[in-house]
Amino acid sequence: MERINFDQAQALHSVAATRAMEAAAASSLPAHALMQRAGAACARLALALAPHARHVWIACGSGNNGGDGLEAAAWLHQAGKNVSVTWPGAPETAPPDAHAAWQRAVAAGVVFAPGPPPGLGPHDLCIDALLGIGLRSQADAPRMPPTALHALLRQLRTSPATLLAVDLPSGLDADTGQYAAGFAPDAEEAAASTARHTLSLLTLKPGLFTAQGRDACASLWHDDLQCGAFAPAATAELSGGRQPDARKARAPHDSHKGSFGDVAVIGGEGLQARGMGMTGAAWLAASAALHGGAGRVMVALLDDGQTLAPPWPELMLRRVDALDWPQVTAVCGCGGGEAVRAVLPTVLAQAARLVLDADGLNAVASDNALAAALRQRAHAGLPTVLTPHPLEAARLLQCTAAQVQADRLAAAQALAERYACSVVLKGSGSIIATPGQLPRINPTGNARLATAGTGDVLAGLIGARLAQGLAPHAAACSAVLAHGAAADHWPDDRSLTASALAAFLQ
Ligand SMILES: NC(=O)C1=CN([C@@H]2O[C@H](COP(=O)(O)OP(=O)(O)OC[C@H]3O[C@@H](n4cnc5c(N)ncnc54)[C@H](OP(=O)(O)O)[C@@H]3O)[C@@H](O)[C@H]2O)[C@@H](O)CC1
Ligand SMILES: [K+]
Repeated sequence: MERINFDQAQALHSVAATRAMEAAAASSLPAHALMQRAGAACARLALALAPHARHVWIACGSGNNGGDGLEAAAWLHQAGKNVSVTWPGAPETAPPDAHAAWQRAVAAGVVFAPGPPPGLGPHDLCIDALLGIGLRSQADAPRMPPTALHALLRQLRTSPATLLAVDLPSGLDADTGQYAAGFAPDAEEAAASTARHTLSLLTLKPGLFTAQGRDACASLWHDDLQCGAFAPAATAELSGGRQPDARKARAPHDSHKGSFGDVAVIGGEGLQARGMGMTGAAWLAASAALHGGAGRVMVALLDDGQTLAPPWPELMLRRVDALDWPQVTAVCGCGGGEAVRAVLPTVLAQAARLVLDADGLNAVASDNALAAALRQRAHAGLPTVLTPHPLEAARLLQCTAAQVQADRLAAAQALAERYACSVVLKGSGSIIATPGQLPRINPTGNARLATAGTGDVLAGLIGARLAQGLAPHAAACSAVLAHGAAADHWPDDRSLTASALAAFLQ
């Protein structure tokens, strides 16, 4: 068993891949062995998390997730704990593994009760074994009436006792990280101060790391039930480890500013165009490129020459028509407003490497010629990274942001395929997708990044990584990881601003 600290690369497996692993492992093990291992792992972690618990209450569903809970009940009872189980299932309809687990629990003398024991306190433990990977999104004909199941879930979530979820927090979709309809915690449940843990069994699932998954699983553990050898190919991977700064790791001593590439930030509509000055976004991207290690950073503002001097002396102002396109990694769109449309045909056709952000993405979404020019870049061998947030992704995919969020991995992969480039779909657990590559989920970052300008900083940092010679997928993964890590290491007593974040990068 390992605790997941979100700092190591991990292979992730979908429900289908997990089922394949389960079938392969089960075929070479004695009957019920996997569930016994699952129950034992759950009991071990329970004892470690709540060594002084007087009561352990286990709410079990009617499928095999509930079977894991029944197995754990038998183990914990044998360990001397005061265990009670709520199991609205029925032996005659339980799946075979769960039926065997029920028999073991009954034989061990576990107490069955319709609800939690009275007086559960913070030292006690609740175990959520209601629903695992067998969750159906549409609760059309649940064996256990949803009202009963929801009532148990509510008692688990609002109890003062530590909460351990078996395999998944019940109601969370293992593939997408979204709660099934009706299962998202309400305000009272979300505000409960219960300590929460999740023990993922056999595999780590993508949904634990993106969308609502991170908040749902809280502290995460993994046990492969000694079945690692049966793991099929990963569905996705979690980024991890401190990625080396491309400049320090790869550069010879005899380097000069040209060795680290030129980044040109193109954006920042001026105040005169529409009364909304957005040059700050371009400066933020430029600052991030500079601090992220680009050799030289130029800024081509879309402000009709109103700005006379850059805010940092290292940055160089350029007109768009004065850029040396074959040398340039363009970061285009940050604060670009409407003005970016006019320059996009040139940028898309000529920039040697490109990060397309914000208004650049919106322009492509609403203009077929620009969309075709974007796709054409792949045919011309020109690398591109798109950095949409969910609403921008929805515009590009002609769907709603809710549909994007409903399956972030699929949406990012669809975008990457459609435009033949790398895509960073921002949000909790940013997804990095590239045609022909395993998609990545980024584990770093936190709510402090939800402030204006941090997206511009990310675009600039990806530009720096591309300019330093990383391939688009690697550049995007490395930059997203570093951007989030900077927020994770942010001093508690300082508010995070985008300009300070840019200066904090490396
Ligand atoms: N077998 C093994 O070797 C191993 C299995 N393992 C464990 O098994 C788990 C998977 O078990 P599983 O496939 O039985 O599914 P599970 O998550 O219990 O859910 C099915 C139950 O939930 C119900 N239900 C579903 N959706 C619903 C909804 N929306 N609203 C209401 N009810 C809903 C559904 O109802 P029904 O469809 O029958 O009406 C059924 O009763 C896995 O996560 C892991 O914990 C591990 O021990 C490793 C070894
Ligand atoms: K569960």
